[in-house]
Amino acid sequence: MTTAQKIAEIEAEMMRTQKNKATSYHLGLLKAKLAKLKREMIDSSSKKGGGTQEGFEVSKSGDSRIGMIGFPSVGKSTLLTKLTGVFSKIAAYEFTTLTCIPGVLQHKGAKIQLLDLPGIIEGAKDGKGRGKQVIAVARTCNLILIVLDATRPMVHKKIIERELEGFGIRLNKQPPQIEFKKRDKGGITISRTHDAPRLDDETIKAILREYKINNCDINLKCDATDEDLIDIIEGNRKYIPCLYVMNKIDDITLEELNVLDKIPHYVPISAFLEWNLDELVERIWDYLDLIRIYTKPKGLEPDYNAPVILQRKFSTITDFCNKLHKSMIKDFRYALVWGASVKYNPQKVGKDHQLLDEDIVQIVKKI
Ligand SMILES: Nc1nc2c(ncn2[C@@H]2O[C@H](COP(=O)(O)OP(=O)(O)OP(=O)(O)O)[C@@H](O)[C@H]2O)c(=O)[nH]1
Ligand SMILES: [K+]
Ligand SMILES: [Mg+2]
Repeated sequence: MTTAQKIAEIEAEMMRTQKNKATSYHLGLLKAKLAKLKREMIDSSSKKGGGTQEGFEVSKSGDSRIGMIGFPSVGKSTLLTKLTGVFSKIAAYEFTTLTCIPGVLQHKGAKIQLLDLPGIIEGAKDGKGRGKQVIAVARTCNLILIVLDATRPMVHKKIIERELEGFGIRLNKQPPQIEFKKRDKGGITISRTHDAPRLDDETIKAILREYKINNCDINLKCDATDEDLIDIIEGNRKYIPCLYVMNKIDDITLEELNVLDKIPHYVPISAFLEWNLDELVERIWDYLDLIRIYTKPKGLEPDYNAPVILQRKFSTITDFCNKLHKSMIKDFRYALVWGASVKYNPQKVGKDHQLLDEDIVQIVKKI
């Protein structure tokens, strides 16, 4: 039996199994088996050179990277051209785009790499078409735009989500708060610092047995599920924010548009007629969670035209220095900061100081 067949068999068994207290153990076990098989599939595809086909090796550049994922002909290339000015072939037939085409979206002084990708269809994660490579690129992005065609079935959204999930991508989700430490001996210790009624000890032990883990400490710090635990054990999950871009709204009625409006993380647009693209760019900016830091050379005005762009999660003075130049932190003495992150303007701060959007920084070096 091939890995794909084994996966299909387990998925079928999961469909047959009713979800209740008595079967949660069995379902947890099936999910663990499934996760292992999917990992095998991903590993084998990357060994066979799955990610290295021509046109897919676009190197990272700029301050952040966005990937556009969607079915064929939903308007990804049209959107790339409108947002970045880069030409990517647009046509009414499916699979017009066959490689990865990068453009640069400039906003608030940031240079954001936007990737146009071939359309994916169902079964991508199982090796159909170029889907595997497309999703491998998606794993490297800071934001995913799932581009949908408002005139086509909304089940496409679910299908794409499932494809991405199968490749270890978790959309708009934080890593589950589960502490997991493997040990050499001592058996399995389970503690709970948060209620987690959906995941009982028996299921946890079954999953661990499936992974042949006999000694470890587990602490549940959130309302975890069996899938969360598997994600933590597998360890290679990518937690990526996602916007659902509903394109071609020029082709549907207002009533239809109102129904679509209920989808979370959603932006309606018409790429072709350039409707609502400003709103899309604003939402992209919010979801990327970037901040702008202005540099101030001694005795000069800050340079407001060329901010240093940092991810909000990584925005200490050290991060700022590293973004400017690798060796900068070696000569660092202290920094002067003006702006929202300090009480006095300017204030002398050290390497660990946390910066905020639109702060002004002057680095003072050792002499
Ligand atoms: N009505 C309407 N048509 C659009 C819109 N955006 C794109 N299209 C049309 O949709 C068709 C497909 O557009 P593409 O940009 O090639 O779509 P794609 O997603 O890149 O397609 P593939 O590369 O084949 O996956 C073209 O005929 C476009 O003119 C839109 O906002 N409204
Ligand atoms: K097309
Ligand atoms: Mg295209």
